[in-house]
Amino acid sequence: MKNKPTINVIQGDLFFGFDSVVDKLIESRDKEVLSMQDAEVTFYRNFFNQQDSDEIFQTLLNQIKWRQDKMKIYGKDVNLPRKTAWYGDRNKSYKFSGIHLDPEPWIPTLLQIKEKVEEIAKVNFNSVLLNLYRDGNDGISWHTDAEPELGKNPVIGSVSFGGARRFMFRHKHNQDLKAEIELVHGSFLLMAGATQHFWQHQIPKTSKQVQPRVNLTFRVINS
Ligand SMILES: O=C(O)CCC(=O)C(=O)O
Ligand SMILES: [Fe+2]
Repeated sequence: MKNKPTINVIQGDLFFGFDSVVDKLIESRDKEVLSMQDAEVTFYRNFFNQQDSDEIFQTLLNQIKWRQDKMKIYGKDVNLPRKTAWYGDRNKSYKFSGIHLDPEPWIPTLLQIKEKVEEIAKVNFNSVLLNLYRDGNDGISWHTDAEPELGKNPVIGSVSFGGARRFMFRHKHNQDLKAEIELVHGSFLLMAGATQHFWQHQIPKTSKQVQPRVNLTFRVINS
């Protein structure tokens, strides 16, 4: 199932509306740099091999303490369209979409992923936010990972297992700038530099049949 999905860096055309342009990517054997201005985004498609990815995916589904969190919309409590979990070093608590989370202690599988991600990111992460998208009705809407606890130019290491989903970017100040990538089983997306200042991202809901997916975003929380 490791066929090559596309990376489209889509740039809107001023006169003809959105015109999909597959931009030139700087591509080496396992590293792809997305050509996005005001951002540093790199993608490692086969970061984990098939067998490791399958094993890790099952372990995460079974061992993570998945919770159903709620958020307030116009004063009403509404379920988030995904399950979440928060693991990390002790004393690193975090507010996300108005939800206060205390981290669960690391488990071996998470530490194994963290170590591999840190080698590339050159950052020591102290926490990870996990999302479980059960099907196409689950998603995450436009946002930046720019909570104050994450500091000025946060490095976010995002690892995905399970069904592939579209990951979309849009520039905050120029609506013609968009980018999109398919986050496949076993892949790693690294966001750094000013990315969170200038770009929002989302996983849109979809009416297509999609398999369950787990995403992990490793983060450095300063508290
Ligand atoms: O599921 C993903 O790939 C993205 C998750 C995300 O953006 C987040 O948790 O902040
Ligand atoms: Fe995010």
